[in-house]
Amino acid sequence: VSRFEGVTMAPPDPILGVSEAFRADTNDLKLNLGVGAYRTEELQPYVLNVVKKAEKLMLERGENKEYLPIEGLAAFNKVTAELLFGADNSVIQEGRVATIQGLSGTGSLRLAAAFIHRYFPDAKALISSPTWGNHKNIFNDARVPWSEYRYYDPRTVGLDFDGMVADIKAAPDGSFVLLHGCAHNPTGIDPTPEQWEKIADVIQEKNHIPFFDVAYQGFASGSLDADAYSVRLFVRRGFELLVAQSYSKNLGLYAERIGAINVVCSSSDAGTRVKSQLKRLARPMYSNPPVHGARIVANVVGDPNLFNEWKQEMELMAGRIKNVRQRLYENLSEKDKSGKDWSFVLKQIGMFSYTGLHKAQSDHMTDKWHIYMTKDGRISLAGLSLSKCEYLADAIIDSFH
Ligand SMILES: Cc1ncc(COP(=O)(O)O)c(CNOCC(=O)O)c1O
Repeated sequence: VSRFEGVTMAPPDPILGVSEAFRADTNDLKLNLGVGAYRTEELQPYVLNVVKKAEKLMLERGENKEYLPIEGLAAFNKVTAELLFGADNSVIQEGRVATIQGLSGTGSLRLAAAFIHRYFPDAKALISSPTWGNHKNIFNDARVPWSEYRYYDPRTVGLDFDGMVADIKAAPDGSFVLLHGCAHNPTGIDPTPEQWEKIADVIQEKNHIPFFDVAYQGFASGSLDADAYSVRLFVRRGFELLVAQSYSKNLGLYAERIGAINVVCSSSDAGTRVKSQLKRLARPMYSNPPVHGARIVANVVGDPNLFNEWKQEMELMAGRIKNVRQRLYENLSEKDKSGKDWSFVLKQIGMFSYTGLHKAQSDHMTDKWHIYMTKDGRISLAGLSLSKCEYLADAIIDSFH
């Protein structure tokens, strides 16, 4: 008897499934606002110039393909922690950060979740409502129980700060609070500096452990330092914490699967022990990480000229998305006679806008206008060009009728 006969069909991924449907659409008006991947004004994928230059250097150098150590490329681990915390940060100087190169943001989050399950079996994870769709899958598969904290307020299309704080306060002491470092996905709504201070207060009061997910450093505002504000605030306040990093967006290395998990510990000795246990978890999971993306990051950040050019390209990408936000806001405000306040399109940060559209409306946008977006009403502005803003505005307004 066939053993696999009984295997049922898995549902399409809420985010990546949208791109599959987009590819199947033959209408040339079609617009993919689903996946969070940067596109140029011509709606083409973008390989950064600094990546091409770094790869040319690497090819000329003729490097080998030997296995990396379990923890990854040392040069990468050094620069990734320095980028995140700042090279002059005391946690770096005192050697208190355990950094492991991960399989991009997802793999880094998964390794951290495995660590939490192994060493804090009774702890819960607290995730924002809504959050990036894969967070729940990652904690479920790592067998880390989770619950949600309120985050998005549909009435104000803003942050439900009081609800967030109340839910974090109500959770069992010592929970792991998953926080988006910048450019919250899918809402595009970030706490203000004052609100981050209060969030730190309640986390401190409850002995919770901050767990940052930083997938957009430098890509959200265009500044690496500005986008690391929340992480550096918590470090300054003396927290032990975890931070998952990704270079998918800010360096456009999506398919290279390059990221890291960083654990800030209270002593360098603890850091050494934590790093050894992360390695022990990584070994049976994937043994050791891919070298190419790690070398690109190390080469770009390690060379002052390339590093500066990278910062300029990040500002360009962030700038294009800001221009698209502005144009979409103008088109919506001009065309919509309902008096609806569209200013949330301008207030949100990063590559997404959380429109508040219901599933029926997003289905209508797809069926009638061939516009593809996730069912939660999130649109990726990175997939939108200035020339297509009017078309999108017409479709959004039409979806309310
Ligand atoms: C918050 C967050 N964490 C982590 C990640 C992990 O990305 P990666 O594994 O590519 O580093 C992502 C990437 N999102 O994917 C695009 C989308 O939402 O459409 C992310 O948004």
